[in-house]
Amino acid sequence: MGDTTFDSELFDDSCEEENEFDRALQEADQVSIENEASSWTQVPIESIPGLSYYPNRLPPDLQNQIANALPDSLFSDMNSGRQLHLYVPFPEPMQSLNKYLPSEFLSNVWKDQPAEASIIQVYNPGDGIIPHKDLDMFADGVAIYSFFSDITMVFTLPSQKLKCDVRLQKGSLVIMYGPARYQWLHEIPFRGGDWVPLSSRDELTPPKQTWIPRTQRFSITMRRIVGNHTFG
Ligand SMILES: O=C(O)CCC(=O)C(=O)O
Ligand SMILES: [Fe+2]
Repeated sequence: MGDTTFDSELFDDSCEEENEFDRALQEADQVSIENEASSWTQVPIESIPGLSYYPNRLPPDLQNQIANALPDSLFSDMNSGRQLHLYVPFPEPMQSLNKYLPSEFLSNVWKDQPAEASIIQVYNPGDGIIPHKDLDMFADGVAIYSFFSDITMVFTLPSQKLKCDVRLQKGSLVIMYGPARYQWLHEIPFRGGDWVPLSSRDELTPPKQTWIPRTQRFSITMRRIVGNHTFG
């Protein structure tokens, strides 16, 4: 028996171990989701001031045009957590994203100014973003468009143990300003899929959930920069 066999056996073993490790992680994750869920109160999106969700906001043609204008390397499966930061002027198909922001948000929060900074983030299954508030260098009002795949974003208010799962469908827009932007945290759990409630006709029984595996998703976050922010 030569070294090569030994090496390949080792390699096979480590793959199996990795799969087992992944399964164990997923199971641990389910358990922790269930335990966590029991001690937090799930609230509806309408109860979070400054949080709005708009499904089917972007026409499919525009979604495709934007995806096609981005570098292919961004979407490689081999690289998780890829990001691209862009500042004005944005490339052509992205400029129209301003037009799809609700007019009341543009006038009340951004005072009729367009987005200045955007970040494109790619999430392969298993990727996420830790609970956070956006940096103070960004002004009030954050708009996030979703592309390719649906994903669940979780908003939490830890001091009151409140949480709200918001299913971000592809083509949707979610907006946060005021309390939703400055007091609540938002995150995308690092998972290969999400538990999604099936709509229940009966208001009294809690909705059943189904596990929906994720596929590759990307988001475009549009923000403004605070007036007196200095770089460096
Ligand atoms: O990708 C997303 O949907 C969220 C991104 C985000 O929260 C951020 O960049 O601060
Ligand atoms: Fe964020």
